[in-house]
Amino acid sequence: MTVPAILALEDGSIFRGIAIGAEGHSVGEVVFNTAMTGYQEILTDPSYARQIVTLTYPHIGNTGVNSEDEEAGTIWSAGLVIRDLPILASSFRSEQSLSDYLKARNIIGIADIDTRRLTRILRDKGAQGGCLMAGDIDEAKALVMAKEFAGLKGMDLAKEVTTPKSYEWREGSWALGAGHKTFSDAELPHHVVAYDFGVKRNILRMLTDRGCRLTVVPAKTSAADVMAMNPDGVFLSNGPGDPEPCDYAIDAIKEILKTGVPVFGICLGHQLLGLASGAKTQKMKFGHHGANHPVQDLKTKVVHITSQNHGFAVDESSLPANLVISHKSLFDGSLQGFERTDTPAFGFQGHPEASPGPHDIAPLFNQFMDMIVAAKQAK
Ligand SMILES: NC(=O)CC[C@H](N)C(=O)O
Repeated sequence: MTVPAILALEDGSIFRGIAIGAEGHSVGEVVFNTAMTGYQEILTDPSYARQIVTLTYPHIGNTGVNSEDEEAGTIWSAGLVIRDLPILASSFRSEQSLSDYLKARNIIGIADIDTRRLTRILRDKGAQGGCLMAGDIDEAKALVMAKEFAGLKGMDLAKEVTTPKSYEWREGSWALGAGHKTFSDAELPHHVVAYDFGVKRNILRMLTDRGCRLTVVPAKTSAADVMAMNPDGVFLSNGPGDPEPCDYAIDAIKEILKTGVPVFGICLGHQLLGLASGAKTQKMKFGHHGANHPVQDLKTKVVHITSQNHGFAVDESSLPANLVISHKSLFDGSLQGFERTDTPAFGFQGHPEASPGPHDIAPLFNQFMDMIVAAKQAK
């Protein structure tokens, strides 16, 4: 028996479909993601907190879900919107169907709606407040809740998704037949402190693969506490919400930059590095969410196909003299990366760890390692 579900938008639209997850309701900013694969990594990416994700690829759930592909310990997305859920999930790695996974995690999902029409609304009008409702449906109430959603501007969510306490990380990338490799400290020559603003596990794994012994710290850890750990480098993670209200992080990053220790920021971390350097950030119309975004390295002119997930961006017109642009989006010309000229620090707006997505821009992690090695040699 199918259970009815709806998605109501702040513009008054109502999409009627069937529930594929839990019953109840959920409110958030509705965004669209154009990745063809990686729905499980997308659902568990903490950067999607308070966002209802619409996947434009029409068949979602084909390969089921498994415990190795989660980017965090829980589903952070506020809900899932898809065109069609296949009757059968088929993969040698599948442990559960997508539908059972959503139900078990109490996440609402809707299928059988026209995701092309929905995406055109989001593209034309911008990301919308939305309400997903499944089971007992009250359309008028759903519309009111969609309209009442305050939006992500001004919302500090990093402090809500961050780890409550510090932990050590030694796990590397996954390989067929071997799973995730665990490294010994002897194999990891560099100590990097990683700020968790909503970190994806694959970022930590790619740092570990390159020789980093990681201490992951809560978002509100002070610069003094981080520097007391004597790090060889400091990493600033991705994360949800607006970077601007995260004053505790911006203040800490300012202090860390003064020490000259190498700093690398991804997505929210990149935006926070920009703010700490004196730049400004702004909300985008519908953001970048997908796994096929062309980004150009301005130095080499090479175009990389990248994974993206952001709704805010560093405002190019606000860059101080000590920030130079390193990368730009070829979709809309927006700023995708910068480097500090006065201290070894750089940021990238997209997701070089992919997961899901292409690996073109993974060498950015090597750039961070080169900075760390150079800084150690200079000591
Ligand atoms: N993936 C991220 O880190 C997202 C950063 C920020 N929350 C944004 O939407 O722009």
